[in-house]
Amino acid sequence: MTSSTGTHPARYPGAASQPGQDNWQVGPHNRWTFAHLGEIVPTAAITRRFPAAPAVATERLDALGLPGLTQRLEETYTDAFLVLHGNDVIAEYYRPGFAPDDLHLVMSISKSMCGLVIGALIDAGEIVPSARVVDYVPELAGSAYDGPTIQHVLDMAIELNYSENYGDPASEVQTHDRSAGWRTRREGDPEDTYAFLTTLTGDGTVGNFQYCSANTDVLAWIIERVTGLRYSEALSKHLWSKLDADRDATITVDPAGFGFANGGVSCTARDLARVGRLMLDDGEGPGGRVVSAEWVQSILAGGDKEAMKDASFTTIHHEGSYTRQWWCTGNGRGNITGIGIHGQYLWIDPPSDTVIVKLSTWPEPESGHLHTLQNQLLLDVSRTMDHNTLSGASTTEPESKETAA
Ligand SMILES: NCCCCCC(=O)NCCCCCC(=O)O
Repeated sequence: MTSSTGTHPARYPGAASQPGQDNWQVGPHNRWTFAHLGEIVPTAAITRRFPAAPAVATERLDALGLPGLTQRLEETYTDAFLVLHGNDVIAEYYRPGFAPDDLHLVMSISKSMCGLVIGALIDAGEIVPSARVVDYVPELAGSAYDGPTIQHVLDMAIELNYSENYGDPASEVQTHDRSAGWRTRREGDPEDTYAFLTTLTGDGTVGNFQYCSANTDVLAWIIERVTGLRYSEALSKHLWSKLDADRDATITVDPAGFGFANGGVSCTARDLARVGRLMLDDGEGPGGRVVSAEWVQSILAGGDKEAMKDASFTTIHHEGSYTRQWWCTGNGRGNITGIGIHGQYLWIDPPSDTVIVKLSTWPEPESGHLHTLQNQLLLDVSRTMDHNTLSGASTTEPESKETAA
């Protein structure tokens, strides 16, 4: 798909060139930029309430009957916590200064959303999982993506020269961030995410799990190529518009306007829970089907455990795996989850028909201690839901061989 602005979708229909910092104020760009200014100049909200959020916590946790829960939420830096049982929100917590309708960055839970859009396009026959990445994006010829298939990318089963060390300025994940506008650019950095992705190298090995944020942006590039839409628009068309969401979500964009698919989505806790609900409803949202039941079932069934033997996830979930941009615990409850650094979780508990959202601001991106506490909390809440009759849903007694430590 090409447009008059080159090989990438234009920011608005009919654009002869992309609006940028030096031409956004004049026509014809201003027809679009004056209504999308946040994509060009950082904007701040002028909130309709003042103060914008309550100075005390918004807390409704009694239904869970878990002693010490508030303290456990506080010690794991929780901003928002929500339990959706069936279609009923039966418990919620928002820290002081964070309102229930505030958007929160979900980091790599964004990846699980991208996986659903790919699933929708595979179901529609527009993407073939066994096809090669370069069949869709020839610009990636000669890179680490020259050879692997869509399924390899979905399952993070490609060995790449990409360090996901968030704290290392020399790591590829930081160069990736700089190319995407998340950090100050350095001389020689690729001009945008597309250009960055073409620089990645590997030795051609596929089959072993390597967590790599770049994979998701490659998927988003494929989505753009197949749909002709910007990634933000495709995410709206194939997912967000079908959730009956309370609020629009946002996604950060790079200088080319490309949405940061691997980590850039912000949304409310309640709307994130709607993504989880969709998974428990076999891919059907209130506004229409997103993915087939088979797509959801293949995630619930888990991925290749052998492929991720040495990952940090398996220190907590010994039978863990990763497939289609979701983490699969392999535990007795069949929990699957989206995970974002700094403590974001979208946790699905099929036995009790429950979704648990936890949005946090851990001081550091990763913490073995906080991951352990948080997974234990999610499991404890899940088990509590086996006996919860508040929303009238009946639950089954699962095997209880799951462990969080
Ligand atoms: N640099 C842009 C955003 C990158 C977001 C990365 C992220 O959220 N990663 C999640 C890693 C989860 C690891 C879980 C585990 O090992 O147990």
